[in-house]
Amino acid sequence: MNIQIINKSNNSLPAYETAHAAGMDLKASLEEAVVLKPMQRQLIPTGIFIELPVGFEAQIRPRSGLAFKHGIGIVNSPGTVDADYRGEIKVLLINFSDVDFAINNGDRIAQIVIAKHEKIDWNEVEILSETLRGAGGYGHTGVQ
Ligand SMILES: O=c1ccn([C@H]2C[C@H](O)[C@@H](COP(=O)(O)OP(=O)(O)OP(=O)(O)O)O2)c(=O)[nH]1
Ligand SMILES: [Mg+2]
Repeated sequence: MNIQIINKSNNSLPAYETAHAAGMDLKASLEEAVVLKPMQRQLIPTGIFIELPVGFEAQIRPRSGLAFKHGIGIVNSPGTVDADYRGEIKVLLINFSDVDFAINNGDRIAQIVIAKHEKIDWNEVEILSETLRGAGGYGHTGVQ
């Protein structure tokens, strides 16, 4: 499928890095480098604007390499881009490490996954159907 996109950055469009990747890496669109101090968070612009078809969302997810090697995460992970959003896609990065982390224009800071979602209507009732699990959760089957 095709999705309309505006690119106001001077970076190339997000692209799949391998043949069957789910996500495309998003690049930082910055005039000057940003330095995140330990536990500091900042909205990082990407310079891209998209027009999702109704029934689709875009998820903004962390990159595992940045997380593993540098402790970089996304505060609202996974971020949700709604089909009716027309603003710039931004990434709310946080530095979970104990050293400064620099972000430069063009750095691949996150990945975007386009996904279908359902739109539902609630059917409000008094009782839900019985199951073996019932209300058990939060490790009630054991943790390991
Ligand atoms: O990582 C993100 C998350 C959201 N957005 C944009 C697209 C999304 O459609 C909009 C609103 O996001 P969300 O619904 O998560 O935030 P909210 O706090 O509920 O704001 P709003 O009241 O505007 O919906 O912000 C991003 O660019 N990046
Ligand atoms: Mg919202």
